[in-house]
Amino acid sequence: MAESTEVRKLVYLVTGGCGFLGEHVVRMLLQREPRLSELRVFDLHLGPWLEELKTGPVQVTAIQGDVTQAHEVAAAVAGAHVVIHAAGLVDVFGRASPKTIHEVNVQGTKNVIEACVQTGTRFLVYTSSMEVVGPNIKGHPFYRGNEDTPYEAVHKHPYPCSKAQAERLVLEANGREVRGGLPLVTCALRPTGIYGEGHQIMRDFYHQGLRLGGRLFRAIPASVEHGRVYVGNVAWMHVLVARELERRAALVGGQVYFCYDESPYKSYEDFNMEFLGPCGLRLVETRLLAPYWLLMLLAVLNALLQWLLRPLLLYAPLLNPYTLAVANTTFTVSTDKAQRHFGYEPLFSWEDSRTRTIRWVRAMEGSAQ
Ligand SMILES: NC(=O)c1ccc[n+]([C@@H]2O[C@H](COP(=O)([O-])OP(=O)(O)OC[C@H]3O[C@@H](n4cnc5c(N)ncnc54)[C@H](O)[C@@H]3O)[C@@H](O)[C@H]2O)c1
Ligand SMILES: C[C@@H](CO)CCC[C@@H](C)[C@H]1CC[C@H]2[C@@H]3[C@H](O)C=C4C[C@@H](O)CC[C@]4(C)[C@H]3CC[C@]12C
Repeated sequence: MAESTEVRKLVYLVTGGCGFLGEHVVRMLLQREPRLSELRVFDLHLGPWLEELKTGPVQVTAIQGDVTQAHEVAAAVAGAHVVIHAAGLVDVFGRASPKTIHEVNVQGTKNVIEACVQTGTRFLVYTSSMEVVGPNIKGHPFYRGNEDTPYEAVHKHPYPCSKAQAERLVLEANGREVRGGLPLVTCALRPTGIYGEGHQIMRDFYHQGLRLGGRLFRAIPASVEHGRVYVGNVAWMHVLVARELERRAALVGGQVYFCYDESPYKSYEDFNMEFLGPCGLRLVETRLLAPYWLLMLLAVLNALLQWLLRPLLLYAPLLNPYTLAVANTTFTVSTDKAQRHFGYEPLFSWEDSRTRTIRWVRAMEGSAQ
């Protein structure tokens, strides 16, 4: 909890502050950053929940803006001490065009960096993604790897391409002179698949399960491990590293950190069942009914349909060749780099994370419980 004895003098800006992760970062900052005086929340779409935050000791400033517009970003950054850049277009389903993904994720990040340089903001945390590393298109497993594990990162899909480019820009900007003559200090956090309260894909799977009479069908072998991390712990890592960027600039500046916690290593579907199971869904084993070639055929068919229907409507199902490849390739991390560099320990145990997520699923409209 914030200690009232600390002097409140810092201004933070969170881009994408109304998204799934962004909202958790905003709430975590208000709870756990006692030096905060003003919190600017910048997003294309502002959430109504921001209003309830405006009554506390910290000034919460909601800024409706677009990261692709350099002047809007510069105006929001001016006077901020720290920027947490979490805004991004998260799309692996073909909803947005590759050009739009590039504009938001790459040009938007360039705009944030330039705004820091021009206005004299020294500390920048970038929300990157495990996808800048993999899984690669060759399906190579990344089994409990860390930030130094060699891996052939090959990107073709617009989303991982854009995140990799943006991350590189952020890391290259470390040490650049900002207005006033001091160096910019940057770092990038790479969450694996985030879960927790507000996770849209979990919501989609839950509703799909309800529509299918309380069942989901296993499509991915249980032996394929997929890295997951609780949103509260990802938010906590952002808050901690932002705080330590100043104190440990030489160590943390220019570094990348995977986001990790005590969440167990499981397949994507088995992991989801940790929450959906207690909410009344069951996972039906279908390995004999749905072999991999059939899933791939369905995924390719979905991609074809998306392309054919594009002039008429947006058809963007969860299953496509890319999502199937990601879900079907082991990618898990095992590291303590964040603990060694800036003292990170997960704030939420696995039990807490699980309980909170289950409570959120249960509270959803149309719950099976
Ligand atoms: N969800 C995951 O599993 C995951 C994993 C790793 C990394 N990430 C990264 O975390 C960040 C947040 O992801 P999320 O899951 O919360 O997604 P999200 O879509 O819920 O949040 C992104 C936010 O960015 C905002 N935004 C999008 N375009 C914008 C623009 N042009 N200008 C200003 N704001 C804009 C959106 O309105 C949204 O509120 C992203 O950078 C994403 O790449 C997410
Ligand atoms: C084959 C389906 C049958 O049940 C399952 C499809 C699941 C996919 C929709 C998801 C499997 C892995 C997810 C991705 C992963 O968790 C990491 C990500 C990184 C992040 O930066 C953005 C989101 C995502 C790409 C995430 C998207 C959904 C999956 C592909």
